[in-house]
Amino acid sequence: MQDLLTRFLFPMCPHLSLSPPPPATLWLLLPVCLSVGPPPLSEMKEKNPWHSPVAIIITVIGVIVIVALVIVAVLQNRPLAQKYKYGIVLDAGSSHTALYIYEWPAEKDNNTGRVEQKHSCKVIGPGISSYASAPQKAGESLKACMKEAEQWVPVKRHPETPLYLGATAGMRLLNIENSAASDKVFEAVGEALQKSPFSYQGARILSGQEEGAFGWVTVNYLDDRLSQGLETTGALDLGGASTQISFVSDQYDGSESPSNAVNFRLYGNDYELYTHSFLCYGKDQAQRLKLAHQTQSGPNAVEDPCQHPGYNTTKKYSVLYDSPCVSNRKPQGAPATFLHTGTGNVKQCQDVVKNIFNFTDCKYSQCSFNGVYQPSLQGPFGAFSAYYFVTSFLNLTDTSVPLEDVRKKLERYCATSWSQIVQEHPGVKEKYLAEYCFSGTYILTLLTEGYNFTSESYSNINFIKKIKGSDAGWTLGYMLNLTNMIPAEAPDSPPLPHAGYVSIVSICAVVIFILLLFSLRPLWARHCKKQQIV
Ligand SMILES: Nc1ccn([C@@H]2O[C@H](COP(=O)(O)OP(=O)(O)OP(=O)(O)O)[C@@H](O)[C@H]2O)c(=O)n1
Ligand SMILES: [Ca+2]
Repeated sequence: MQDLLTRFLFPMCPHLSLSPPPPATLWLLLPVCLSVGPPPLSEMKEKNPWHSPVAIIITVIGVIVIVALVIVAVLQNRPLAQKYKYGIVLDAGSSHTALYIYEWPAEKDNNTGRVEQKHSCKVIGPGISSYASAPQKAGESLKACMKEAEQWVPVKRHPETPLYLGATAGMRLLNIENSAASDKVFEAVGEALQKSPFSYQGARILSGQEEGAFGWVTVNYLDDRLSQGLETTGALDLGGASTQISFVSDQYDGSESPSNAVNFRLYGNDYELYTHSFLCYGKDQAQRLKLAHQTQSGPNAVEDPCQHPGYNTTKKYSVLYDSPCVSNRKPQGAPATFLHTGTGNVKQCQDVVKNIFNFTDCKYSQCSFNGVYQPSLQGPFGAFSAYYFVTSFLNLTDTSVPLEDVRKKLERYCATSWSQIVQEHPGVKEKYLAEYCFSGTYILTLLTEGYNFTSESYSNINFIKKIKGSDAGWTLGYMLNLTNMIPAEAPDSPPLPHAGYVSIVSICAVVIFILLLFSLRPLWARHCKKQQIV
């Protein structure tokens, strides 16, 4: 365009300069040039073209329009101080409680994949279900993390920040065992949370179905699979007291075993999710199931292939059987304690672990275990919580390693003496250390024999802790659901981003301004001629 101006317009006004001015100046000189035209040589010295009123008016208007457009474009595109909203979820698990703070841009409540985990806080002490005999302490245990949350959420957002507590399998078991005790724990927890400055929305036990389904929502939301309508990822959650499997399978429409179906309409897509939660098959309760089975044969001592050689501990029957998962199996006239020793043999450990599953009864076309229907596995899976803790400790998160090699690695680990294991991992809690051989074996058995992952489909599993900085787990999905943050229909979005819109409007205005000047060209030419004649 500048080239055009220099070639066609500027020669019309040779009186302004001996050589064409630089392009930037050309724009500003244009109206002046056009308004006065080339004066007769005789007048060249007397008449200053800048003094023509038409030239001045057009120049001023032109400059004002361009400056105004630039100011509008700059102001509109200036990075605004972003405002955020917050939500807090307490995950009251069987083994521990964790607090998660989520954050999202205030104006994007209803938009895609923008909620992120800002902070998490691990509550010191056991899960709230362990406070059945001293419920007050359950409330007190949460105080430190609640104080931390007050620091992380800006004070002016405190009253509008929703605070939820969801309890899982530990409280499910306590509720089965002693519902009055479970109510008291909730009362104490509710009292403590009501004192916080946040908008407390209540505490409740999630059903196993909700736990599985919200874990699936979290994983797929964080991966932007829901908003983009991509193939979804299945979710595998292994807790202390229960374990969940959730995935979408073309084979499953909810007609066979409807109790496993959860339907979602998210961002305009329908999902028929298969989900199942196995109560008592979290890794702590599974360990109890296994020990309960082992103590049936000889109640005084258990020689355990799932413990390292040299492991030798006296355990209390009252502790082992203090769970509805095993309480009906307590041997008659059992002594107070039993000796738990290790032999470190994975193959035998696998056989013992298999005893806690029923792989034979199935009234459906196909089952996972314990007579539970499961359609054929489909797509990739994200495996989190204890799946990740255990596999990352054992260096087994790489699922491209053949399953046979994984088993061999675990075999070597389990056969290592207990004293060497303790010596090699001074920073790891002994309670955890003592269980990794069992947990590794349990995870492989659950995945392959339980859920029917094969040597091929094993590589579809991704052991994960976080996705884009947010923990994988049910809490985010739970909050997104309760705050209606995932719309059923895809949100309408403007065809152009804001910056693009402003730029296009500005360019159009400048072009119109130039075209206007061009259209006035004959007028100015005539004006020029007239002046020459005069
Ligand atoms: N570094 C860690 C942390 C936890 N664990 C184990 O992982 C299991 C807990 O997993 P988690 O997902 O925290 O379970 P909860 O949420 O407490 O239990 P649930 O979901 O069944 O209520 C427990 O057996 C715990 O001992 C582990 O082996 N290593
Ligand atoms: Ca959990």
